[in-house]
Formats: sequence, structure tokens, C-alpha cells
Amino acid sequence: MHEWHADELGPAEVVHLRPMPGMEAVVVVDNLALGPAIGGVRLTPTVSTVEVARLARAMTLKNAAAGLPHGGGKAGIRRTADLDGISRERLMRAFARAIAHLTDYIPGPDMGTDESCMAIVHDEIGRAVGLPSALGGIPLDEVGATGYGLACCADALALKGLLVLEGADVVIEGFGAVGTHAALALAERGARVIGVSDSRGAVFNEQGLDVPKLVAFKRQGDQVAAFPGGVPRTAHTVGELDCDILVPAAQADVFDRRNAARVNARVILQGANLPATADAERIFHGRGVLSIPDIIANAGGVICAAVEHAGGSRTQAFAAIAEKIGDNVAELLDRTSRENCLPRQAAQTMALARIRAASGYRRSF
Ligand SMILES: NC(=O)c1ccc[n+]([C@@H]2O[C@H](COP(=O)([O-])OP(=O)(O)OC[C@H]3O[C@@H](n4cnc5c(N)ncnc54)[C@H](O)[C@@H]3O)[C@@H](O)[C@H]2O)c1
Repeated sequence: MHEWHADELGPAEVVHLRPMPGMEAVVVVDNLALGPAIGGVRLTPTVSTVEVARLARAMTLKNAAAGLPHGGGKAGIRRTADLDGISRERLMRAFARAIAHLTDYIPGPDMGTDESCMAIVHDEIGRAVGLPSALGGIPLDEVGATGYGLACCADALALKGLLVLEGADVVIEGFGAVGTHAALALAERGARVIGVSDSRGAVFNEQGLDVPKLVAFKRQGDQVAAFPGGVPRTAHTVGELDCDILVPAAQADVFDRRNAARVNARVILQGANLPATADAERIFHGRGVLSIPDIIANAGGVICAAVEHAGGSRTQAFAAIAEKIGDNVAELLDRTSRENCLPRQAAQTMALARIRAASGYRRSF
């Protein structure tokens, strides 16, 4: 059970809404020093205010670290009654109307919502990112913005001599939008993806899996463990495979003080949000495992969203992802060695410096 306390950064606003009978929503606008808040809309049966507030703070730090002109926010939608007869379109229209007055919050897709949901929100209130391309948007999961950003992290580490991507062994935990695109982008760089898991199992091949075939297999609705090009194994052990790069791209808190010492990766690129607890990150650091924190590593999606919001193209979005993530990883490495601190501390210092600099230009009373 996580706790949440307000602090000097935020939240600026916590709004509880009842958009229609049987449906509750919460919007947390965390910090607006850098501009209007961008953050996803999570639609799950269990989403809580604390979860949304923690995610909104992560967006504040991620957006600042990426040098975007945006603060952080997040929304959660929960059904409180059986709404089976009610379409997702009706839910999203009700949600959109309920948040119309929160003009400092720009919604995007997150767990349980996608580009078609954002199209509906945009239709109602003229405000949303991660829109379908038919509306001039850049559908960030379809184009693989976050997975591409993770590969850009690997590029930056290779530039610093910390990795050789040709022939590097990669393990991907979670094979959804982020995991599939990270696997494709790393395989394009010559890496060997030796292990992949999803919620139902895992597949392993020490010679390297055929990633495009595995992605096509998964997209047909099959589980990765049934892929004929490797041997099946249980999902929870993939994080322990000996590899150069481990990409957790599933859920939060997968690594904690009980299992962090069993991770056998040289580098972890955090695709998921908060995949490791603070204890786990300390253990990684102590064992010389370099773990690039989520707020730097998985910023590709929100960088893409910010470029879309500013009217930019997909090509511009990918160029911005490569530049911002490349620069940030280089700065993170410098700070980590100069200040002898954990990568997460370095990343937070980078983000906070940008928020404080922007705060100096905001009106104060
Ligand atoms: N989509 C983005 O652009 C983006 C951006 C930043 C952060 N994230 C974070 O990355 C993570 C993945 O997001 P996504 O969009 O790829 O989601 P997704 O739903 O498309 O994919 C999640 C994948 O994880 C798998 N999974 C679930 N539980 C698992 C388990 N216990 N072991 C192994 N695999 C498991 C699922 O089967 C699925 O393949 C989430 O934490 C999300 O918040 C996503």
C-alpha cells in the first residue's frame, strides 16, 4: 500500500468527478510550472487516487527531464457498477465533458485507453494527444515512440562505450506496445533478443529470437510461450536471465529487495513506469547494474505527444526523441559519476532544476 503526501511541487489540483452513474474519475494536475499538464487517462477496475497522484508526479518529472513545455498530470476512470451495456464511447464522452473545465490538463492514452478514446475526448473538448493519424495525430503506440526511445537510450550508452549493440543479448519483460517496439528497434541495431515474456509465459532462444516473426505471432493473439522459434519458460524468471540489456515493459514494482540481487543484466532500460522499488534500485547500483530510470528511458511517448500537440510531424517527433533522450542519458551518466549518486537521484535533480528555473518566471503572490 503506497502513501501520498502533497509537497512543494504539487499537486496543484485533485478533482474527483462522477461523469455518469456507475463511473468515477479522478484528475490530478500535479505541477504547472513548465506549462499545461500532459498525462494519460488510465481506465482500470482498481485505479485509485494515490495511484493517479503518483503517476501525475512521475509525469511532472518526466516532462521536465525531457525539456518539454508541459507540467505533469494524470487521470483515472473506474466503473463502480456494472456498465456492460454501456459502450466505451459513451464512457469517454461523459469523461471528456466532465473534464472540459480543467483546461490545464491535456489527456493522452494510458492503460485501458487508446487513440480512439483520445479521438472521442478531442471531439468533445478539442483537447487530447495521441490522436489517430486520420485526425492529424501521431498514434504513439502504433508508431512505437516509447520503444524507439528505449533504443535511443541504448544508442547513447553505446556512444559512451558502455554497451556494444551488435550481438548484445536483450531480454524483454512484457510484450505489448512498449516491449514489441523496443525489441524491434534493438534487433534492428544488431542486438539478439534472447528472452521475451507476456502475462501468460515466456519464450527463450539463446541464438536470438526472430523478432519480426514473434511480433506478428503475438499480434495474432497468441501467447509468446507458444512461439515455435524458441523454448517456453515461466514468465517470472525472465528477469533473471543472463543478458546485456533487460527491458522491463510490463508492470510497476516487479523488482524489489527480494529479487533484485538475482537480476543478471548489465544494463536495465526502464520501459515500464516504476518497475523497480527504491530498494531494488539501490541493490542494482551496489552490484554495478546500470538502471536508466523510467523518467528518462520511457519518455519517448510523451515527447511524441508534445510534438503532436505543437503541430509537429512523426519525423519531427522521432528526431526530438533521439535528441532529448540521447542528451539526457549523457547528462545522467556524467552526474551519476560526478556526484556519486543513484541514477534516479541524478534524473530527479535534472528534472527539478528545470522546474525550479521555470518557476522563477511564473507569477507569484
Ligand atoms: N505505451 C507507452 O507509450 C508508455 C509510455 C511510458 C510508460 N509506459 C508503461 O510501460 C508499461 C507497458 O505499457 P504498454 O503500453 O506496452 O502496455 P501493454 O498493455 O500494451 O503491454 C503490457 C504487456 O505486459 C504484459 N504483462 C503483464 N503482466 C505481465 C507479467 N507479470 N509478466 C510479463 N508480462 C506481463 C502483457 O501481457 C502485455 O504484453 C506500462 O507500465 C506503462 O505504464 C508505456
